[in-house]
Amino acid sequence: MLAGIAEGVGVASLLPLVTLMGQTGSQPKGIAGAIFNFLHGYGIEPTVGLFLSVLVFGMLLKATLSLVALHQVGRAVADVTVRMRLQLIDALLAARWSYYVRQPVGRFANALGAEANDAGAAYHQSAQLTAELIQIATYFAIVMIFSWKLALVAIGVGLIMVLTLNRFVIIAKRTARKQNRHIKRMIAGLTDLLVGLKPMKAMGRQGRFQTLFERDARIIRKAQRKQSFARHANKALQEPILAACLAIGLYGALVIWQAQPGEVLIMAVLLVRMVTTIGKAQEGLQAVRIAEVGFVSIIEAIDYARSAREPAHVGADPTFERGVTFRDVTFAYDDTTIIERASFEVPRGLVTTITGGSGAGKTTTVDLLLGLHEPQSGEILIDGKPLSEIDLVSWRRMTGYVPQELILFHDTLLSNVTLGEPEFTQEDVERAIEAAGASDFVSRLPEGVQTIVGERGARLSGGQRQRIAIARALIHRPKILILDEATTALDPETEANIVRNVLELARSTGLTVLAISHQPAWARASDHVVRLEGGRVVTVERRVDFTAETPEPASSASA
Ligand SMILES: Nc1ncnc2c1ncn2[C@@H]1O[C@H](COP(=O)(O)OP(=O)(O)OP(=O)(O)O)[C@@H](O)[C@H]1O
Repeated sequence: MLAGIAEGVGVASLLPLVTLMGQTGSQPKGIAGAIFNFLHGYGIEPTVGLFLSVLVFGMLLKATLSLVALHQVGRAVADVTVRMRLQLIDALLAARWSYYVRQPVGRFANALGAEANDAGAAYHQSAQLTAELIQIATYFAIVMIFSWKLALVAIGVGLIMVLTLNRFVIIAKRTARKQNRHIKRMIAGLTDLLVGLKPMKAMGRQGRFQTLFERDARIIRKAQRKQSFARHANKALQEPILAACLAIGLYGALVIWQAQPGEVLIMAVLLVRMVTTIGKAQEGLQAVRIAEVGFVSIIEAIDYARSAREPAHVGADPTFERGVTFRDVTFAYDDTTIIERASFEVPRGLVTTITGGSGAGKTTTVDLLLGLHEPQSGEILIDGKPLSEIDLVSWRRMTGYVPQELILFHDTLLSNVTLGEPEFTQEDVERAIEAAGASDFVSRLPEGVQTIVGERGARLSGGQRQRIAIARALIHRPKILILDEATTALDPETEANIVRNVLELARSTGLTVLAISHQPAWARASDHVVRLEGGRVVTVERRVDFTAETPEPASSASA
């Protein structure tokens, strides 16, 4: 507003200036006369130099104030962008597991990059637009002082311009939406493809995807061109519209009403300045409409992730003295029942294997145990306490988990085992690698634990990746180790070694092991085998005597 006043006063100083230059000895009338009297009242002589100085100073002050304001906006934009990103990451990491299964992950890459930037741009453009609207209002007030008729004409001309050019604002928004949609699709598709690229390349079938991407790229290019035209047309057509309105106005003032040329000139300058600011606001609105698409999209992503927030379970800290009990647990994905009234135990200090055919519900059982899903009925008890009343994060931190589809990060072996947590010592790392049966192959690597494993661990064999994943699960000395088909990629001898290592660990430390496996090696070595078929527990084989209420100590179990 202050910048608007400064500019308005600067431009308005032209009126007394022109009057002064055309002065022929008689006392000037009107506003110029009032200004002269005002200055004389303070003993200031109105000179050309004074009014030119006011003009230059007004413009300088406007530039300085605008710079300060825009710098402030720039800082706020950086805050908005960072906050959007952090909010998205926070919401994503706190969402329940079923949420990720339904999302193409590439969508988040775009949200975190381009859409967060768009959110900042939308904030910037909105601030700029607000400033321009305030400047228009300030101008309007200043022009009103000169002539309310001129103020109305200016608003009228501004409105004609806004309404004529609004079409280009709408086109810009529509094309921005189209671009956003197709860029999201492209990134999501490419991310998916890169994750599973090996078989596509191996079968020579990546070409089909290339065609799909090219189609998206063509649509994006077309939308981008249309948007560029709309932006430039919005800007370029302002001047002819303004010139036409001005020509009509000047003709009316000079020819029809025979007004003073000096005053008409000043009026014309004020009119042009005000209408130009309205034009700038129109461009600002267009820019807001374009940036708004990414902003709305990231806000929707954050809201959706937040709506899928995992229940916090801020309950009691868990203990693990007796073990886990599944009591009549039923779980369904949508309407399909996957686990049906399953009851079994995972006693502490023993090795339990869940076996069964493909799709029997073994992985789902583990997901339920980890609180990644919640059963529709029945209970999962940890030491007799329902999982729903236990602090979920503390419970998960007591577990070591090796999933069926394991992923290593593109980092060193060491970081993959420690997950970058600095509290683990060299000794911890060596112990975990040894227990996971990985020390032989790690010691043969020229760079040892400092070896970079490649994208998703691609520089290691499947069996080596599994052993590193087991080491990662063991390093924090979990109470229960969950292995979901964790040794399937190993040859029988290496698998037997790992089974032996894990059994020794269980016997010596009281570690509870829950293995999911089709392989006979685990079932043979287990104390307890639960067989699932079609989501139901069909057999339970207890090879040692235990009850959930009165657990066998680990050593006697071994005996
Ligand atoms: N997110 C999901 N949405 C819907 N159905 C699912 C989902 N995840 C798994 N299923 C279904 O649940 C059933 C059990 O899957 P689960 O992964 O638990 O089986 P599994 O016994 O571990 O099989 P496998 O030995 O082949 O790994 C399958 O029929 C599967 O199609």
